[in-house]
Amino acid sequence: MVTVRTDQTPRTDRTAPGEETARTARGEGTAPAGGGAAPSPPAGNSADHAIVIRGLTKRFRGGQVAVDRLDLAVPRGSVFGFLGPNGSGKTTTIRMLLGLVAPTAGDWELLGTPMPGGIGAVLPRVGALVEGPAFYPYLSGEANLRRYDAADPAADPRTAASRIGLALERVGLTAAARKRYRAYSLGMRQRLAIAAALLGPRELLILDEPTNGLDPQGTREVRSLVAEVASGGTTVFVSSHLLAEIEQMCTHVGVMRAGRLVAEGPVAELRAGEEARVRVETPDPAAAAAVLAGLGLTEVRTGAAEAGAALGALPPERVTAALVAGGVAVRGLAVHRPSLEDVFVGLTGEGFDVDG
Ligand SMILES: Nc1ncnc2c1ncn2[C@@H]1O[C@H](COP(=O)(O)OP(=O)(O)OP(=O)(O)O)[C@@H](O)[C@H]1O
Repeated sequence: MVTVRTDQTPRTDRTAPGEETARTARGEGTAPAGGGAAPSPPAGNSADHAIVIRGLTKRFRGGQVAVDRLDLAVPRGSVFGFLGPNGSGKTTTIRMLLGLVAPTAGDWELLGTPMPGGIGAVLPRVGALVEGPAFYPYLSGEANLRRYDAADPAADPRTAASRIGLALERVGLTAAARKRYRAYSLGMRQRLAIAAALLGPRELLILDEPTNGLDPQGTREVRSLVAEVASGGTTVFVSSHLLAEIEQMCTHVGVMRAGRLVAEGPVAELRAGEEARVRVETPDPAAAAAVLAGLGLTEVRTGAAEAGAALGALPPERVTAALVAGGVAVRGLAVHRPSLEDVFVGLTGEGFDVDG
């Protein structure tokens, strides 16, 4: 279910997940731009969702509204990309979820437990990376984890050594375990922070901008780590202001803008909504367009020296063969598959990575 939100009005109606109507910018359920009846947000339920947020709001002293009536449901087992430009309210939301900052209004559940009352019981099952834990520069990565684990009242000291060893192995730091933290690269530091979040078996992992400051190799490593953690059944909630960096690892995404959720849905559905297009460079656009239409392709368009169409499920090689068979001179043929960023621009009518 893809939801696009365009209103700025409070919502009180809520629908169970099974009752929701798919709403996209192109679909029949689209909320009119400029405000009007908006789609109701997913309420979510504890059994199916690792995180359920209702009306969460944070107004800082001085009047700044960082998060504005946020409704969100994160399915269990998903890798949920919590996306939005700098300053759109992601970190504030995560800090509220973890009880690090008190909301002005709203309520939320983690792993089926109402917060903040249940925070003591739930936090041991939740691993979190928020603004990186403070590690001692003169201690090794391993020694830092020992200190970190010892400070956790829920952690069993008898199993500390094996849990630390496992966490270091999971993030690929076994070989560098005895190296001092200050000699770690940024990527290694980020991995150690994730290891700290993985010191116990976690049902939910919350990562705030885990790829921040990482080079492409470090980003790839975080991505594979997230995939590995998720493959064990852990729900991962990961924030980023760079859609392109995390879209490959997410099963679901939600996009924040200025404290509001503007679009959300399963990645597969979002992608399914935007079709790949085939573009033929040719001196005879009309003939090429006729061949494309003859193949049953839709949205056929012509330009000065090109013709294009929505590709649908047709393999591109069928297009090539039909053009050749039709005697069309082809100078070039390209298939454009939209990125998730293209999809969001299509859904929200706005660019993605803008200042909040
Ligand atoms: N303690 C605070 N006091 C006042 N305003 C704050 C405070 N913390 C955050 N804000 C403001 O709230 C808004 C949302 O900030 P937040 O850090 O949640 O955004 P973000 O989406 O996580 O951004 P980034 O990607 O840069 O981390 C911003 O305008 C920010 O300046």
